[in-house]
Order: sequence, then C-alpha cells, then structure tokens
Amino acid sequence: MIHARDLARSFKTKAGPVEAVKGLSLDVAEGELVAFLGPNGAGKSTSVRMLTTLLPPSSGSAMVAGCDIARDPAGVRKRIGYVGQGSGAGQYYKLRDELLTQGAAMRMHPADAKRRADALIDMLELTGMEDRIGTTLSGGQKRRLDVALGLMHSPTLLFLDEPSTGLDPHSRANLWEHVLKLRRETGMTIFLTTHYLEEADTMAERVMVMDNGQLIADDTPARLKANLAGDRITIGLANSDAAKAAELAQNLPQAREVAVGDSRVEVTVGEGEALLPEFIRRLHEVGVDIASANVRRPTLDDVFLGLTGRTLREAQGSVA
Ligand SMILES: Nc1ncnc2c1ncn2[C@@H]1O[C@H](COP(=O)(O)OP(=O)(O)OP(=O)(O)O)[C@@H](O)[C@H]1O
Repeated sequence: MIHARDLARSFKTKAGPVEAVKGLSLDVAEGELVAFLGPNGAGKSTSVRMLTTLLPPSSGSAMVAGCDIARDPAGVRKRIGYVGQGSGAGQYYKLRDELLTQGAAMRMHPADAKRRADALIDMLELTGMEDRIGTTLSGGQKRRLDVALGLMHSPTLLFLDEPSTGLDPHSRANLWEHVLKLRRETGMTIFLTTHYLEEADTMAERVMVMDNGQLIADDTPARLKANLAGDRITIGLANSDAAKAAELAQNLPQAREVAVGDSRVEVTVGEGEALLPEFIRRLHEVGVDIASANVRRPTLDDVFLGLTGRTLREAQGSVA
C-alpha cells in the first residue's frame, strides 16, 4: 500500500538548510495499522506530507495506494484519506452539509455523497448532530467529523496525523473505538502519527520510530520492546547482600544491564517473568534474603531510550 524509497526533503531557512527527512524507505502492506512515532521535529509530518502529495520530495520516490506520488499525485489523492492535525471542520456549515460539500469537492455523484454521508454519520455516531455547526461540537465530536470528512470518498488508505492530540482521555478512547470499528468493517490501511506512546503500543501492529529525519526502528511493539528494551527485574533486599545479588544477576541468561542500590538490585533481561523464579532460587541458594520482587514490562519510551540514549519525553522537551 505504501512503498517509499530514499525519500528526502530539505528546507532553506535563514539559518541554513534544514534536512527534515534524510532518506526514508518504508513499506506498509494492505490492511496494516502502523504508528509513526518520534519527538517534535523528527520529520514525521514532512514524511506524511510527502506521502500524501502535499509536499514534493527533494529526492527519492514513493508509490502510495498504487500510484506514484510524483507522476500521479491526483491518483494518490483520489485513493487516500488524510486527516491533518488541525480540525478541518468549518465554522459555518452544518455537519451533514459539510460532508456533502466534501463529497462534491471529491467529484462524487450527489446521491452517492448523500448515502456515504449518512453511512459515516451512523458509523461515527454523529447521529442527531446532522444540523449542528462545527463550532457547537465537542472536541471529540469535531475529530470524528474530521475523520468522516477524510473518509467521504471511501479511501483504502487513511493517514491520521495526531488524531487524538488535545482530546481528553475519554474522547481519545472513544475516537479510537470508532477508528478500530471502521477498520474492522472496511479493512482499511491506517498510517498514523501520534505523540501518545501508549496509544501506539496498544493500537498499532507495527511501530516505526523516526528521529532526526531518519527511521531508526520498524517492528511490532512487542518485538521492539523485547529486543531493544527488555524486562526490568527489581529485587528488594532484606539484608545488605547487594554485591552478591548483583553478581548473580550478571550471570543470568541474557542479562543486559545490572544496577545496584543499597537495598535493591535491578537487572534487564529478555523475558523477566520466565527468569524471575530462577533468579529467586539462586538468591536463596547463596543466602540472600528477598524483601520484594518485581518485573516491569518495558514501554515504547524505554525502546526510544535504548535506541537514542534519551527518552522520547526528554526529546520532546528539548525541542519544545
Ligand atoms: N516549511 C518549513 N520550512 C523550514 N523548516 C521546516 C519546514 N517544515 C518543517 N521544517 C523543519 O523540518 C524538521 C522536521 O519537521 P516536522 O514537522 O516534519 O517534524 P515532526 O516530527 O512532524 O514534528 P512534530 O511532532 O512537532 O509535528 C524540523 O526541524 C522543522 O523545523
């Protein structure tokens, strides 16, 4: 559905050229839900704008929904939906009219546009709001209208640029429920950028991480976490046998990183839950008294830390 090769884009600024995207190659198969992650300024929006033909690349090529972004941008636009960061919902039109106007802009037959608008109003639970204007809708309802606008022409591929930013947790969960339902019902491919790591972790089958204009990871959330972060076992010690415990931790199969405190030892391993009983047994054997034991599963932020040496939150902060 998406095949990009060495896509690059630079901008001229007063301070000199900015290489926003430095050679992006990626493939997304039909029906996948892929999350595109990275700190502010990583190059996500520039990449999405190139893939959606809103911005020409400086170099490289991409096929999106079967069409070449440079040779057939109109073909790409006909086949994709794009929901950008700002609300596209107008200030003056009624909700249903907004959808019909979008249908007309996409050159849909008026009868098809009416049918499609009603189906989307139903699917995205906007029933009863058909005659409301955009400004009277809640943030969550507005976002659902944005999604409906992006779906009027029944695209097979949907780009969602930070769909849930600014929504409260309840509206975020609700928006996701609708997007996942749409996907189940239509088999649509979804490519989304998000700042919410938990969202990417639970929703996406594949996560692509971008930093500094380059793709630095591309895998399932589970594999990224197992390979690049690992589980963290923390043992609280009842007596001060930290050195002995640390030595045993070092010798655990696939032990990666050991940290020692006064009354605890921490070790990063691949499969924490599977290793914990063995670790406890070995500690007992050498007479180390255990006060507590805990396994923490990694987050995607731990993955980013493993890849770049800084957390995504720190990276966001440093740019902000
Ligand atoms: N029109 C432009 N002119 C100059 N520089 C630009 C332009 N658009 C983007 N950039 C720069 O390119 C880099 C990548 O920006 P981009 O918006 O793609 O990042 P992002 O990962 O989408 O960030 P965010 O998460 O904040 O939206 C940044 O350094 C940005 O300042």
